Amino acid sequence: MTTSTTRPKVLQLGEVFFAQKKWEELAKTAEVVECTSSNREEFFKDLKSKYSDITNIARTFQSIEQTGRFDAELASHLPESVKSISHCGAGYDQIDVDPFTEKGIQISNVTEPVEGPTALTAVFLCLSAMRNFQEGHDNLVRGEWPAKGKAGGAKLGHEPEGKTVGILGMGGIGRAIKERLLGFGFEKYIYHNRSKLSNELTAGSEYVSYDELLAQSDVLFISVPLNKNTHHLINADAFAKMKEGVVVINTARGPVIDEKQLYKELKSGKVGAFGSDVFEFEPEVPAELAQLPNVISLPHMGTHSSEAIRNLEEWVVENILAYISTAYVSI
Ligand SMILES: O=CC(=O)O
Repeated sequence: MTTSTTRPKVLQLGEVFFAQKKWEELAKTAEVVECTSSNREEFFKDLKSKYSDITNIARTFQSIEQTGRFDAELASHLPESVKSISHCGAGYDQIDVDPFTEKGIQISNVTEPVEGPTALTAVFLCLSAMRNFQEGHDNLVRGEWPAKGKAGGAKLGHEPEGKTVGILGMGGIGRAIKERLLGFGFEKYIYHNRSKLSNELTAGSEYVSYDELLAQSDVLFISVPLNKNTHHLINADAFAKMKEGVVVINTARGPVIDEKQLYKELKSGKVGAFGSDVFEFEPEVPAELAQLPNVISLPHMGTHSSEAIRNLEEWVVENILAYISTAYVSI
């Protein structure tokens, strides 16, 4: 990395809700410029004029509405001065990393602050899906209790007793899910990952092959990043290998599951219940899927809490400060 003596200029892409203090701290060492471009075309134009000397970019998940995806086309419009991009989220699915790293631009994401809140969401979805709480709630709201009988007519649920939890993707979020489930009384925890992790990281859970994970899980948590290898990873072939009545929970990304196929599996009962925070074409969610009684769905709320957003936003600034402190000799 080459060092520089010029004052860094950080482009703030997307709204900051809670981390104003942290941004003020950054403003002591860098010039901060708020991005006002309202669409991709304007953004590309502004990169040649207003933002032609920016050195770092901080972007939020929502800012995709202003700029579109961070892809090769966008990379080709960035001024040579850009050295790092800090993304306010865990998933890299809005960013094609290679075109940026090929230009020597460092990309960073948010890891730890996302893990607990996302895992909490997964646990909520799991408990609700196993016990049909959503169906009971909906029937109550529709005034069908007691007319439809006990529990408003909701189907009998299942307890963790004797059940195997399977975690596909044992990164920070996968591990946080396992840790938060430990007190609920499941029988066994298994996981599949690109490689087996140390026991220190995964204590209490057993590494199994992908096929074994599908075959043995009573509740399957999807916790892999979306990329070309994981797009539609959970397809007809994968469902065929699962247990009858498996509960599937997705807090990763919608397109990891073939949603059309999932609908068929839910209708047939092969998938007993589905809990999801993410959808293949979100924010479009097929009504026929969301309205199934054995589906509990959320509109991508994994980190939708003030504490989580504050921690994510602060982490983004930390990433910029870390870059600046190593790349600049005097600021
Ligand atoms: O979905 C949320 C994230 O990627 O952080």
